[in-house]
Amino acid sequence: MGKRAAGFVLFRRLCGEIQYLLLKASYGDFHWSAPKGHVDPGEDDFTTALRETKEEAGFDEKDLIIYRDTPLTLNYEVKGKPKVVIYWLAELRNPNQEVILSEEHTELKWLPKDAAKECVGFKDNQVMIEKFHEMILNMDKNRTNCGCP
Ligand SMILES: Nc1ncnc2c1ncn2[C@@H]1O[C@H](COP(=O)(O)OP(=O)(O)OP(=O)(O)OP(=O)(O)OP(=O)(O)OC[C@H]2O[C@@H](n3cnc4c(N)ncnc43)[C@H](O)[C@@H]2O)[C@@H](O)[C@H]1O
Repeated sequence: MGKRAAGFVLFRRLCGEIQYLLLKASYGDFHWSAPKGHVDPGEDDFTTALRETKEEAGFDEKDLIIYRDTPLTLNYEVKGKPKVVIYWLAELRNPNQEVILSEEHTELKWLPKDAAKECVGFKDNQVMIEKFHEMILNMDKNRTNCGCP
């Protein structure tokens, strides 16, 4: 049986810049990733994403604007076994809200898109960040073009 995990690609807008949150693992190869974690038995993916984001970054659902209809999935192998990770896009409502790290991570970074892609390293993760970024830009464009006063 493969592993299943879920989380959020979290972004904030600070000084006109879109920045993505990445956390550095305190174990293994000390890789960087968005907040996410293992789906517990009987738990649905979205509940896992919320729980892990609270555990790993300190954010509650009310702290986030969540784009629930457009999750993206990564599939890769860890130690020879398939792993599926479902990510939702979410914006931090208060860009100055502090991240509270758990023991699972030692560092955090808020990075603009290209630096975030470089930091995660894995091609599929880079493609995901690019797709989410496009979504944000498109939503911003639609908001500007809505004809509202
Ligand atoms: N390896 C470990 N050693 C010791 N304790 C551990 C551990 N992993 C978790 N724990 C501990 O287990 C407990 C439960 O954690 P919990 O968070 O509940 O469960 P988990 O499934 O271990 O959580 P994650 O999915 O976040 O784990 P991960 O960071 O290993 O996964 P990732 O896929 O990023 O990364 C897994 C591997 O895949 C690689 N990888 C990441 N993304 C990709 C990708 N897109 N393509 C290919 N490889 C990738 C990473 O570099 C890494 O090597 C915690 O206390 C935690 O500290």
